[in-house]
Amino acid sequence: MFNENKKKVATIIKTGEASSSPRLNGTQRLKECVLILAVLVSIFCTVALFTFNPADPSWSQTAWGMDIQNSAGIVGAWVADTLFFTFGSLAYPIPLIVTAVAWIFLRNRDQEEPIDLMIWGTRLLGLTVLILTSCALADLNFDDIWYFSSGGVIGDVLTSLAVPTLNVLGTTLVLLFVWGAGFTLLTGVSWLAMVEWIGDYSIRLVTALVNKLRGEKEENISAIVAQPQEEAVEPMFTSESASRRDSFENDGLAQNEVSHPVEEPLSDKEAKQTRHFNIHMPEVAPKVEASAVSLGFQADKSFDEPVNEREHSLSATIEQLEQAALNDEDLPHYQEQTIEDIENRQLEDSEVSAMPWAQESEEHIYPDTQENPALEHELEPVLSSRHLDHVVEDVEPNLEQQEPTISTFDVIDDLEEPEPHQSESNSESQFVDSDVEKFEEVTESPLIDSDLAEQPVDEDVDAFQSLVSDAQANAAGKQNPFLVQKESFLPMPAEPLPTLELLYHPEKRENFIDREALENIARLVEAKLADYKIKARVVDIFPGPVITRFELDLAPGVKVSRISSLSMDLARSLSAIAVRVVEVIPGKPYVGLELPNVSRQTVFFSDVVSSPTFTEAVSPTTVVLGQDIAGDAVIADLAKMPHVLVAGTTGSGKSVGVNVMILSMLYKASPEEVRFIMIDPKMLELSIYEGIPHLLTEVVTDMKDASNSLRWCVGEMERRYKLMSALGVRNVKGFNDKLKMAAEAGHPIHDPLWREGDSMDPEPPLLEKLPYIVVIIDEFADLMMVVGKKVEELIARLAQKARAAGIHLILATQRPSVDVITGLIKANIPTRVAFTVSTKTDSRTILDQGGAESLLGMGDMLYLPSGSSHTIRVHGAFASDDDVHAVVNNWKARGRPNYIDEITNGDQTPETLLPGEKMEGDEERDALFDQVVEHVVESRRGSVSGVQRKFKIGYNRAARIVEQLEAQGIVSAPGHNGNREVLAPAPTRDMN
Ligand SMILES: Nc1ncnc2c1ncn2[C@@H]1O[C@H](COP(=O)(O)OP(=O)(O)OP(=O)(O)O)[C@@H](O)[C@H]1O
Repeated sequence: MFNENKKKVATIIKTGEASSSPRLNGTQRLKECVLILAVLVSIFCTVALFTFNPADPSWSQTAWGMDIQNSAGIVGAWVADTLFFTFGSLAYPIPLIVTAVAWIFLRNRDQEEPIDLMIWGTRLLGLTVLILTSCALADLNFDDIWYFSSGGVIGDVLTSLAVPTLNVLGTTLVLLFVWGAGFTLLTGVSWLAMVEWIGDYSIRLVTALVNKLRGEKEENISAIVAQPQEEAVEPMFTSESASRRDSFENDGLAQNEVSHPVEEPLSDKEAKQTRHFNIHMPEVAPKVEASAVSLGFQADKSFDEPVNEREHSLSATIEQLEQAALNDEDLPHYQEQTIEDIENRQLEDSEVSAMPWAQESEEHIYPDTQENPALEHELEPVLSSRHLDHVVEDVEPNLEQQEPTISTFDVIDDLEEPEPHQSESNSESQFVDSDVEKFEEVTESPLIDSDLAEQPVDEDVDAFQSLVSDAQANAAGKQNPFLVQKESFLPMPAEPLPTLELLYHPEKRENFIDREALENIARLVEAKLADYKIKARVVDIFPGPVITRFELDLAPGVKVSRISSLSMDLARSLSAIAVRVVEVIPGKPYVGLELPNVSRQTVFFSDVVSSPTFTEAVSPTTVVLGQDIAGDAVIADLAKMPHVLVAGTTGSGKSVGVNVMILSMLYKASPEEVRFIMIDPKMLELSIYEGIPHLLTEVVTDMKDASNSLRWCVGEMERRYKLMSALGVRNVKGFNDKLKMAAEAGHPIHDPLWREGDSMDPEPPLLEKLPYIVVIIDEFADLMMVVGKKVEELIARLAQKARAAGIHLILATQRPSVDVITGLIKANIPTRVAFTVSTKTDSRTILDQGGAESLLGMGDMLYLPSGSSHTIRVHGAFASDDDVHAVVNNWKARGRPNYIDEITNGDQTPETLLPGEKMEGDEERDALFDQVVEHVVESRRGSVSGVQRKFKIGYNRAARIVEQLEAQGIVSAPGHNGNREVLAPAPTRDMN
């Protein structure tokens, strides 16, 4: 086998060498000689024909004793005579034909090149027909040359046969058309193509002439419609696919020719050029409320706030700004303040400005007294970074200056320094302005006091100064703007729930959809599918903010799975990052192909939260997901989900997705309606929410506390079930309604589960409204890894029953593997959200179907609603950290959380066990445990192999039992030689 191959290789190499040699092989030599001879013949004939003299002796003439006039001699005279006799005037092209035929037959062609007999047959036939008809036509229409008929003997014979029956015109017509057919047979050139080509060039010529006459440059009148399509699409097709693409435009044809996709005939090109696709332009999202709120707000504020106007006048010069600052009535107003005011204000300022974002949040929270937030949002990127810088640069140095000046009078002179500083700052920004004003207002008062008299120091002033210096010393320590600090004294907002001004509103976005480009892509999609022998027509196009969906009507008999399996190839051939195939579009007989847009739009949280879909939703557990492919808001009700699993690789947008869900509930629900338990093993994502009144416990970062919280939830669920059954209601909503009804009827309900001794009260307490409890676990895999099976069990228990009890779970994980998303958890959590994952297997683990591997990241998700097998593609809403901070601060200003300590502290004791729960470790105890204990204690040997032999069990089980013995303190840990010592005392024998 091997030798044979070797030989083959050698042969190939030899052939390669031979072909590269400049010498010809035997056949080639012969061929080339014949070709040379053929050229010679044709040249000879040409000379003979062009120097023909009718007086020369030849086949049809006899002449004696004359010199031969023909340049090719007597042979030339004979040849020319014969050719003229046979072909008439058509003898002239004969030498050319001879050369051409010789070239075609004798050129050095590839050995392997097959000879297509059909082609050669038609060519030969065409040549014959051409010669015969040309001769006949020449015979009819040209004058005779010398004494020969112009069509030669061939023409004579043909016309003498045809003219008696068809007459001259009829014969000419027939011959012309037969000539045309012969031409096509010989050359393969289509007359239709020729007509089109001539038409095209005529139009261009006319267009160019018209343009020239009108004196305009390069304006195409008609070609402009066809041109871009041709240019954009044509180069990407193979001629075959293009022809197939064209042919499929015709519906009827498409239906009939499913089984012969390749051999379809060309159809008319015009149909392709004029075909228009059905593009569904997205409606402009109604943002009435958002804009109304912010506009209304602006109108009010601009009135109240001269400062705002200064912000508006961004184009004003520095002098103008300075003048405006001086004229501002704030300054005298501050100067008139009393010392107490200054002191209070100083304290407040120092506390509030301790946070880098404090001023920003203040501005959000006090819309009435601070700058216009709408304008603020517009300037946000600039302001936030500058603001931070100024806090660092300006606040800290000022404090350093202030500290000594206030505590001692010697340095009072130094206080005058801020003036140049002020002018500098003024020129910098509005923010610095205000900072300096504050600075001045603090420092000026002691200055005035001290100037008034070089008198004995007033006691009040002393007291004031020591107070201020204490406060500032404290503040200086805490005031590092890079530390997250707890703020206090946030004034209560007037509105019952957070308003939209807190969120970032994007500037007006242009949503430009290029129809032509979309149509070109649609054609490209059809052509690419045709390359894979799939016949499909694009029937609808839905452009969206992130992707565009092309809906395809497949030809009968084409399986959708073929397209799905080609999704990667399609992505490659369409040069897209990923192409997702939607196999079933509910309510339509089509298949969807989702292609990413060239420029992607961000879906902002404010866009969705301000949509009527969200604002009209009544449930307090309504959560925002994002926008669908058409740009419509997608929201869901957590109470109906009732639990959701969020999974995706790192950086896919999970945390943003979870934040958006939490924020949407913060926009809908008060702490009386919804409470949160947040478990955040990563310690970063959810700790921002620390301190909002919705929290039932501090954000849990310790895994042990996390499992305690879940246990508490199970206990709470059981308690709620008992309460609900006592009231005869089926869910939390029914319970709350009944409580309300009873209270209104004047019969408030007392706790039916209360027993005497449960509390010091003489009678059972009144029942309170039950809030929904939402348990959010970010990075659920960590919890599973650390706490293990226990968590899985608790979650499964909660997931199974907690729906009616109003306890809902949001579980997020970046590890979509089966050891994290176990069958037990999956079975109990019907709603899933998948962000981008790396493999189809991961997608299947989350959604039980593929697709998530073709998502585009950055919040692009597939949402599988409960009880459905069809995923919905959603572009997740984006909420920035600033948005989250603003909403969180807004809630913090409304109230403080009332933490329940038992949630995390609940130690597991036999008394606190939940119904059906075993003590940790109990359930793992082997059935043989007691017998092994007996054996080990008696034999005083605690080795695994001993246990294995004695009880005839496998190594794993024996090792597990021995480890349990170790955990119970019966045997020691293995020593350096692997032996374990038996720690339990030997049993005392009954000697009786
Ligand atoms: N809806 C969205 N729109 C635009 N960009 C987004 C969106 N969601 C997320 N991003 C971008 O993706 C980045 C990563 O998002 P995120 O932190 O939520 O990912 P993650 O999956 O939670 O990652 P990790 O598991 O590492 O925490 C964000 O910083 C943001 O820039």
